[in-house]
Order: sequence, then C-alpha cells, then structure tokens
Amino acid sequence: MNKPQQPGRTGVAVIVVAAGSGQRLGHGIPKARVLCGGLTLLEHSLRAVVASKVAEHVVVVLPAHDDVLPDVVARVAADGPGTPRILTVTGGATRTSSVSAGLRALPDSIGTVLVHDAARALTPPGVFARVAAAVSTDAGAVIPVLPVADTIKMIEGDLVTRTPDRAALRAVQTPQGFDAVALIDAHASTAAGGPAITDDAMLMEALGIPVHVVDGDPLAFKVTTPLDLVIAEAVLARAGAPIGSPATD
Ligand SMILES: Nc1ccn([C@@H]2O[C@H](COP(=O)(O)OP(=O)(O)OP(=O)(O)O)[C@@H](O)[C@H]2O)c(=O)n1
Ligand SMILES: C[C@](O)(CO)[C@H](O)COP(=O)(O)O
Repeated sequence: MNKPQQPGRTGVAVIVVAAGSGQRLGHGIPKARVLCGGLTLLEHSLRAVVASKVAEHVVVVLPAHDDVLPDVVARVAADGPGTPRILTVTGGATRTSSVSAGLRALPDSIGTVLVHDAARALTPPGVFARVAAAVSTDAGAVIPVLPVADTIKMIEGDLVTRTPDRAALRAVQTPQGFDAVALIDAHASTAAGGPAITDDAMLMEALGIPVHVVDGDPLAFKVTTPLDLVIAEAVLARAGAPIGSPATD
C-alpha cells in the first residue's frame, strides 16, 4: 500500500508509552521511573525523541497518579528552542490501550505518528529518523527490526513442533511508524485487544495493511528484566553520556 494521502495532515508526532508497571523488572515502581546512569528511563527516551528532531508534537502516556514522571516530562519540555510540544495523558491497563490514549490526544494536523516504548531507553535518534523517513516516502506502516541470533523453536507443552527458518525471522523494536489515520482506524477496529496484541504493527497486519521493515539498532533493546538494566547501565558508563547527546554522536 502506498501511504494514504490525508489532506491537511502533514505533521509528525511521537507517542511515548510509559504507563507500564515494570513487573518483570521488579523494582516496585513504574519502570519509566527507574534510574539508569542517573536519569530515569523515561528521560533517556524523551531526550532521544527530542534529539531526533523528527516530531513537532510528542505525547507521553503516563501511569495514573504518578508523582514523579510529570516533572520529568516538564523538565525535558522546558529545554528551550527546538523542543517539540510535549503533553501527557494517562495510560490504560494494556500497552494497546495506552497507545489508544496517546492517539486520542493527537491534533488533527498529524499525518504520521511514531509509537515508542519508554522502556527502549537507549534508542539512538537515528532510528526515529529512519522510521519517519520510510513512512513519509511510501509506507503506511514501518517497523525497525533486527536479525534473530538464536534458533527459535515452536513448542506445544514440552515438545518441539517446528523450527522456523531463522533467515525469515526478525526481532521487532520501536519506534514503529504509521500513517496516523490508518493507525487510529486500526485501534478503533480492535475491540479491547488483550494481551495477545503486543505491538501496533499487529493491528495493521490484521487489517491487511502491508508493514515495511527498516534496520533497527541493538541499542534499541527493551529494558525488560534486571539483566537488561545492568546492560543499559554498562552501555551508558562506556559511552560516558546519554545516547544521542552531542558527546555520543
Ligand atoms: N499498560 C501499559 C503497559 C505497557 N506500557 C508501556 O509499553 C512499553 C513496553 O512494555 P513493557 O516493556 O512490557 O513494560 P511493562 O508493561 O511496564 O513491563 P512488565 O510487562 O514487565 O510489567 C513500556 O514502555 C511500557 O511503559 C504502557 O504504556 N501501558
Ligand atoms: C512493542 C514491542 O516493544 C515490540 O518488540 C513489544 O512487542 C512490547 O511487548 P511487551 O510484552 O509489552 O514488552
């Protein structure tokens, strides 16, 4: 599918979903608040969005009644000239419902939307630029992917049923980029969703909309488990500065 043309919708927005609880990380606070190299995961993610310069509008989806994250957003938003307009909304019980909340906050001028996990805190700004450029050329849906290093098995119980051809598999990251109207329609047509919906591209696939891939980046890994946080701390310590700051360009 070529990118649908929506007259008047020329703007680019990024939705950063940060409303998850971080059960697998196990810190007892929302994962977006967890510190990594002295900054919250949310601040790393937001600074990468700002550094990428792809968006004029950013929506950050936060947990309800959080008393820390709104201040983090306000600090980044106050950074001065070149900072996009950043607003916050409250998320839902699932990632999909949190994205839906972000979509409802978009102005009608937005034609392209990138959806990003705050948990992918070290994503280089270039990944945002790559995804946004691909959406703007010819695609209604674009996702960043990496080759799979492990052999993947399908199982039933404790039995292997199949070994898919690894060459045809990709690990999927965010930001995922979409024609804004197509994604809004996809969310509207997905009743409740549920935990089986793990990314936004799945909603587009369900409607038969082709999803294109571009190169992801190993640094865009998701901080999900305690080991991921150790790795993220080590990456930052080695870089000596937040990813995407002038010192790491
Ligand atoms: N109800 C939810 C669930 C997830 N997310 C966001 O979606 C991204 C990817 O989710 P994940 O890494 O699974 O985060 P959590 O749901 O917080 O993790 P866990 O499943 O371990 O609780 C995160 O940035 C998370 O904040 C969200 O905004 N709203
Ligand atoms: C959107 C995602 O990050 C792509 O890899 C992933 O599917 C989120 O899954 P999670 O189970 O909510 O972490």
